[in-house]
Amino acid sequence: MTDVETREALKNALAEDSGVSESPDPAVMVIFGASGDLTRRKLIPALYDLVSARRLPMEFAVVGISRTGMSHEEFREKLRAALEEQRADTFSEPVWETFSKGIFYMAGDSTEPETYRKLGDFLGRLDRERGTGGNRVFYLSSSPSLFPAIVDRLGESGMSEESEGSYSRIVIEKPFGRDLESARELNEEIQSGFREEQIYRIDHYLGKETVQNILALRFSNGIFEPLWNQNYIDHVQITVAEDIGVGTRGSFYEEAGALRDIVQNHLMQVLCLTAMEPPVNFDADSVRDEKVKVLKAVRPIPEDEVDRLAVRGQYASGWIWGDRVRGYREEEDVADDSLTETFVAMKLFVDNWRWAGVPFYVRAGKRLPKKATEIAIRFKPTPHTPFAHAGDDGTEPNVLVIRIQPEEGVSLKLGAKVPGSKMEIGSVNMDLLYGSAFIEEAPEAYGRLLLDLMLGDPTLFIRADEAEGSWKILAPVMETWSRKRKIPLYPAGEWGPEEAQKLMADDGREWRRP
Ligand SMILES: NC(=O)C1=CN([C@@H]2O[C@H](COP(=O)(O)OP(=O)(O)OC[C@H]3O[C@@H](n4cnc5c(N)ncnc54)[C@H](OP(=O)(O)O)[C@@H]3O)[C@@H](O)[C@H]2O)C=CC1
Ligand SMILES: O=C1O[C@H](COP(=O)(O)O)[C@@H](O)[C@H](O)[C@H]1O
Repeated sequence: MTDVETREALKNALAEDSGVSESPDPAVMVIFGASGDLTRRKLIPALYDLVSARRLPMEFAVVGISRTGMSHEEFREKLRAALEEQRADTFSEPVWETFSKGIFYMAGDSTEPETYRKLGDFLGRLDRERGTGGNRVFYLSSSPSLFPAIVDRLGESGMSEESEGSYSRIVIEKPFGRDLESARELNEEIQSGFREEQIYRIDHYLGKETVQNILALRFSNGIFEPLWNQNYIDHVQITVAEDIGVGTRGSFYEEAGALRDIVQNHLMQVLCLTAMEPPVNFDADSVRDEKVKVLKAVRPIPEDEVDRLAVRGQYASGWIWGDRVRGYREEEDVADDSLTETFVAMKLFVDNWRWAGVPFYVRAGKRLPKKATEIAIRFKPTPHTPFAHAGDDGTEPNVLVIRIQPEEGVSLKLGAKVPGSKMEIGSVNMDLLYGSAFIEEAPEAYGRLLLDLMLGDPTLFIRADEAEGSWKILAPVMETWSRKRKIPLYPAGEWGPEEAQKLMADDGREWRRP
């Protein structure tokens, strides 16, 4: 057998063994920002899991780049220590042994052309000696301010070019710009070196099984779609709540705030999947076209309506799970007089045939009472209740809750007869828990996305017009808030400032307690 035939046979054997039919071609993933938090906490563990599940070819390699001086061995040791801590019970020496042989490190400044000259030589060597086949993924996991320089250097050095039979792809981490203008500039910058098919803008929420399940639930069950519109739905609530504070990411968060960190990306993506029309196919353009239509239909918020339709807040000290925690302004690398929002709530409308008049109340925040991401679809009440003769019979509108995390699942609030001699109605939940419904392990979000990326499937990545569409919706809100000299506070451990409750109360509604 020739070398190529041996590799092909091995690849097929691995694919058969792991029960999957598709395995990516050999490739090298270059990570810019290799000594950083995301590489250590998310990217390397995700790749390790893929190796462990035998979903990556033997020849797969990682080249980490950052300025810190380290040898290949020191880099591997650093990653191993983090992985062992994270995967205390499941860490496997043989898996690490296989994976780490393909991990390399290059110290260099990613703004300097010299770094790319050295990188080019090194990648050529890996192609020859490891068989990475000329396929490259450039993962931009450094500060967003470096993205334009890295993209330029990759273009200048010819690394964005694809030769016959090999690919070159670029992954851009969030936040994708900091407003509409910078997102447009960044798109132009990247598109001057890479074709859109080579660009993968990542939002890890799209890699979550339960986020994808929004589509599965809606479009694989005939019973929901007929009800999924303004005839039957009173309103929708989307919550992305976290109990953690900003931790060690104070300086990043000071620049971002909850609107840029969560609402522009994760939350708007969840809204799109909830509101979109059925795509013709589950291919990248069909799905993304439908999401873009939703973004275009979101009613613009005029600046003089921002105070009525959007609320922001910042956590003060308070209690979380019985522990006293400090306020945002006392966090590391946060200004004493910071006006950065750690909480956002908004009322949005999707002005199209399906959703006319249905409010979408969305909220996201840190230091809320618990971690909970969910979509709650509240249906209209029954037109008439025949059980009301004894006064209030307890009938409540149905609510369908899609729990993205934790306790991933779906529950439907139904009315049922309370046992006894009276016709009294009580609310009960019909629950589906994913954990118990399937025996298969749900892959981690980053693992799923990295695999799709290497297989060349951009369906779960953001297209240029999606990123821009989302910023466009938020532009007047950001503009108005940037002029404010005060921010409402909320004690850590509460559901945001009072203004958030008022946003709902003014409409005679209230937020669900996840
Ligand atoms: N951390 C997280 O949970 C998440 C992060 N993200 C995004 O991922 C990206 C990375 O975040 P994170 O890992 O937290 O950031 P870190 O600040 O932890 O890491 C930044 C990395 O960039 C490197 N770097 C900085 N300047 C240069 C330079 N001139 N040349 C080469 N390397 C450089 C640093 O290494 P050195 O100093 O050695 O050069 C370091 O490895 C960001 O875009 C962030 O918004 C997105 C979602 C979640
Ligand atoms: O992108 C981000 O997401 C995390 C929340 O992610 P999750 O998967 O734990 O829900 C958030 O904490 C962080 O601030 C933000 O940058």
